[in-house]
Amino acid sequence: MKNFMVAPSILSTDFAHLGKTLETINRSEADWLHVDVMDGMFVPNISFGTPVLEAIEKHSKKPVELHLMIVEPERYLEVFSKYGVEQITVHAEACLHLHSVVQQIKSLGCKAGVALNPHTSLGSLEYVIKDLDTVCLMAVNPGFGGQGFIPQTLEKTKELKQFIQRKDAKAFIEVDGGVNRNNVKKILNSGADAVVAGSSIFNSDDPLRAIQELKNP
Ligand SMILES: O=C(CO)[C@@H](O)[C@H](O)COP(=O)(O)O
Ligand SMILES: [Fe+2]
Repeated sequence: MKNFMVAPSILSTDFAHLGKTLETINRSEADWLHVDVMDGMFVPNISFGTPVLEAIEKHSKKPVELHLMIVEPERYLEVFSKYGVEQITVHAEACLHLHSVVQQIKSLGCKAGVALNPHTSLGSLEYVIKDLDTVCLMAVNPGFGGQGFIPQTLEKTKELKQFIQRKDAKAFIEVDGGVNRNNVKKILNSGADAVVAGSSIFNSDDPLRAIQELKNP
């Protein structure tokens, strides 16, 4: 099995015990910590903002990737970049000026990711792909943890892999949503370099083991 990254999403954790969750992730084989910020506008759900990011910065030893599910993310890039985040991922659908937003993220010293909703075609990446560190393919409609994996994501992942090669670009392919120990191999075999998983980790009895199982499918 090729080398790939696992990023636990804390959205499904019990926030009364966030410290314990972060300790578990610190001890685990996870490569990244995936943090979902939602505004109740781009997606129907509201998650959390800077107070939680501050706690994460203090207690996480893993690199943090921020997945911004917010409209006009450029309003918050500077403030969020101050919390020691390694990568900021914005939604193509949420940006009027995607190229400019990607440049802003990079100018703040962060890696740049772009996420695509399940229905969004790869064409929207045509002229930014070479500037991206990551393309995040949503395998669920964004807004909630615990949804089922949309199977068309596998075909989309293969197409994205070819698209990246054709463009001579370097972006990582990340698949976010509905990932579990039963489908992770298929996802990786279709070309993904990283998976994000929330409920399959934090709704299990043993999150540490669940991460290990994802990492060693
Ligand atoms: O961005 C999102 C959802 O909008 C994801 O990162 C979820 O948090 C993943 O959770 P599961 O689908 O694995 O439960
Ligand atoms: Fe996410």
